[in-house]
Amino acid sequence: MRIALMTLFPEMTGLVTGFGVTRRAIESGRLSLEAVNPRDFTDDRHRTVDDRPFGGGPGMVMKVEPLERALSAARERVGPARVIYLSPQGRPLTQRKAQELAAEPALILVAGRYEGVDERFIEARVDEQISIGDYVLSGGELPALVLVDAVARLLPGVLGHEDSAAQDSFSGELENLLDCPHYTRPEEHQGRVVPEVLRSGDHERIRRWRLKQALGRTWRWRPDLLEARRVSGWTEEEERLLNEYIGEYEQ
Ligand SMILES: CN(C)c1ccccc1CNc1ccc(C(N)=O)cn1
Repeated sequence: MRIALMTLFPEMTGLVTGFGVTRRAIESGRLSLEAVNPRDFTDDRHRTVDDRPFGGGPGMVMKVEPLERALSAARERVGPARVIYLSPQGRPLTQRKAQELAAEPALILVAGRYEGVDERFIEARVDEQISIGDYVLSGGELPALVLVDAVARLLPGVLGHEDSAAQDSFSGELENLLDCPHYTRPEEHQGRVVPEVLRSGDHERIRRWRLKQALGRTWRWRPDLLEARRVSGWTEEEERLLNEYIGEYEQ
């Protein structure tokens, strides 16, 4: 997948290109991420990208012309692509949306600064607005990098555990369940031991235990997700395991 990030702070892409899974996705060629800076597409001596808002009010607005030229350059780099504006007015980023975006050949992400961008750029060029949560940040770059991370790890071959059971885990990819607990060595730490079931080698028993834990934790912390799960497809086994969990929890 090819991603272009339109940003006044191109160095911020280093947070993704420089570390971990996203760095490996780029080095393996599964992902490319390049910054396009609207300031490089200004035509005045001061390289002006913002101006005062019509109608008055505090702050500045990003000018439409540099954005249009930067978008053309971005399209030259990544080809035809969905244009996504990261903004508090956007639809929430969810795992399902990340899955949908991971199927795209290319994305162009627009990171706003100041009070945002001239509305005419949004009307004419933005395909969809996405928000990473109901809070206001000083720029759209961190939301854009969050989206890149969420999408990158879904690209084929990026996460090395294709073959392992972990891949078909119901909750690992938050198929509307929270994750189960995870443990590794040592078996005992300050008097706390790893649940015996996980050391039993009985994979069917382990699968059931992990599903029960995911259901129970979702019931406790995110009952709203549980409703979504019930609507989208709930097995008799899940019903039974959750009731078991609740029974033990309320003792
Ligand atoms: C400067 N602001 C307020 C602004 C205004 C309009 C668009 C973009 C920005 C950039 N800031 C953002 C961007 C996204 C999110 C989010 N929740 O995804 C939060 N803040």
